[in-house]
Amino acid sequence: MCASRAPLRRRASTPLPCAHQNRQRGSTPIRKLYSPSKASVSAHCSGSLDSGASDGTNEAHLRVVLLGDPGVGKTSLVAIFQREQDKEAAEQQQEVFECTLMVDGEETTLQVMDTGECEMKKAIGSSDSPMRLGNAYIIVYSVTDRASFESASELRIQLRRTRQAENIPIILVGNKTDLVRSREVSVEEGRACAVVFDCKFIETSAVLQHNVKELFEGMVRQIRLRREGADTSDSFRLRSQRKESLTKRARRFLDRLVTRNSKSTLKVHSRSCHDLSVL
Ligand SMILES: Nc1nc2c(ncn2[C@@H]2O[C@H](COP(=O)(O)OP(=O)(O)OP(=O)(O)O)[C@@H](O)[C@H]2O)c(=O)[nH]1
Repeated sequence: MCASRAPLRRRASTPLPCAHQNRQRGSTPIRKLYSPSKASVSAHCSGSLDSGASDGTNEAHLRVVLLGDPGVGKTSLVAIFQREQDKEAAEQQQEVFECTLMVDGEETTLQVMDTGECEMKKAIGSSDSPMRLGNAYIIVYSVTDRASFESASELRIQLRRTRQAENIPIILVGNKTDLVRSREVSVEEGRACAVVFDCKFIETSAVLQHNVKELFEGMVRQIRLRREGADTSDSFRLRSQRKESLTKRARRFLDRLVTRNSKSTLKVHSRSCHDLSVL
């Protein structure tokens, strides 16, 4: 059952006009960005949004940010999920919505942010950049659009750079799997990319509502696994130590994608990147 309490800002798939974005510059970043005129919403959100914690482990509300090229289906994925949770919120197509999920017998409240083009253009260094707002990330590409797959890889690299010291849950999502004949990115490539970029992976179809529930439930599990300290083990230390080399490997992977020499990328062994219930 969803705990969506109030609309923060209305949004269709059309990005917000940049004029709106400009109005936000220099203001209190997050609250202004998402709820410029709703005091009640600000009051409700202030506890979570203004919290200094960035690893998502101690907050009542966890910010999950959706990133990806325009048109890959971010809004559609959120809308499906919203519809299951809260019809009213779905109809309003809020850009940020809050819901409480019951996963494995425990409730977790997520604040899901769907970023548009204007938000994505914000300087990575600025405090209201989507790269800095999330406690967890869903990076979406369309399996019918190779360029969006390459963008997703770039976004993963940018996230690594921006949030280096943090162990943030990230799920790479290949959407639009229903468009079988138009597929440009294979499931193996998506999986290999997730292994190289050290994140989880799932393919979805917003149209068929395939794997959307699994995606959001998986995100809750990924957050919990970190919260429970499961990743303070040797595995995370080792992963952190090889961060530098991973970035280099990621860059090489991306270069191979650009040159379309994708066969070599598939040699990467698929670990458990498709299992969203383990680290
Ligand atoms: N066939 C198919 N179409 C989809 C799917 N997901 C989204 N679409 C369509 O793709 C188009 C773009 O979807 P959006 O959800 O607006 O994409 P977005 O990533 O939010 O785009 P921006 O708002 O521009 O950032 C719409 O026409 C959707 O109906 C899917 O799984 N399958």
